[in-house]
Amino acid sequence: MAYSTDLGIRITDSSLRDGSHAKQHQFTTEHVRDIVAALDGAGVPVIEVTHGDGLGGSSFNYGFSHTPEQELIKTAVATAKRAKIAFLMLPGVGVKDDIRAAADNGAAICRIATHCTEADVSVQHFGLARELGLETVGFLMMSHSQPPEVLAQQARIMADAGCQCVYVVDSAGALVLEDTSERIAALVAELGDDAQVGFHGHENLGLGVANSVLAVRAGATQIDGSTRRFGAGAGNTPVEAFVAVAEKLGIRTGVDTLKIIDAAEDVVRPVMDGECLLDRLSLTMGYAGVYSSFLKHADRAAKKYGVSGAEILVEAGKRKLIGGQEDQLIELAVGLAARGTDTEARAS
Ligand SMILES: C[C@H](O)CC(=O)C(=O)O
Ligand SMILES: [Mn+2]
Repeated sequence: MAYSTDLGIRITDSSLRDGSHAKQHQFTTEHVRDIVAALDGAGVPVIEVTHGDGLGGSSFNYGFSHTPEQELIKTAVATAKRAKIAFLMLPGVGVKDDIRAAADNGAAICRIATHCTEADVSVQHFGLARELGLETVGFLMMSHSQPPEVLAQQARIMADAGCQCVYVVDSAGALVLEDTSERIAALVAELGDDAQVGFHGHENLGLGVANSVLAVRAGATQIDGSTRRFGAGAGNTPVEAFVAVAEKLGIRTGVDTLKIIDAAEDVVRPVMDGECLLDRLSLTMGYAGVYSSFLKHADRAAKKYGVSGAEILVEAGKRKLIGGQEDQLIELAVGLAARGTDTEARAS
């Protein structure tokens, strides 16, 4: 597709969903009210609100929420004057009744996420969402792990099931420039007019904005980010930086650049426990191709068992762990601790 400098794209802000990982799922209704009001005021058209691991994510495996996510969704819907409220669900983590409840609570966009080779588990959920009159988005998570043609086949399954926009999701922040555009172009070629294509980036190699621009140039019309990078790993594509770059490139987003810069500093940053950093652990995730939401789990396991978090992540990358396998990070930590003990015993 030829690149035009007058492309209009739609931004979805994931601070109140992907940011839930960084906040260890402790969002309150006050946080949601403040952030939704600021993003909505800046013209962000879609705001995603859910537990970091989607509807039903509040659990021992993923971490318990401070406030039930349906309450957070209700608050977001009541606060937004223009923005649509979206929610995420991973089949098996959430169930169909969770989708019905979110629709009853006024959410407008249903985003269904699967591992990027497992799109078939989303079919019934897209069917239900369309029956309920929801707009639909599909997430192919860990998209770095498969070549463009495999992703295109998986996107076709989602589109045929009723998904209106399929996202290449760089869960590990591991895609490097053309890796992104080649994947987006393959989906655009496969889906044609049947569905739009989107891109969800993470900052683990510092490429969220650059990859998102290349995604737009390859034909993506929906772009995710999080204001102040508030998300898993080193965080998501920073919305305020993407909006500023897009404005300079003539890509229309409808978001007010100066207002979103203020929202990042004055409203979102105070809610964050700390900045989402490109540090040893998050950079290792991008380098080793590890799911960004493993960051806090790996860090906790490393501290508990006195081993290196980076080593856990490198091993997780070798094992090609996917979302839902958080418990294996503990097993890896225990293994590394035992190896350390063996080494010390042999040395003494
Ligand atoms: C459930 C994950 O956090 C979804 C996501 O944002 C990603 O894979 O990236
Ligand atoms: Mn993400």
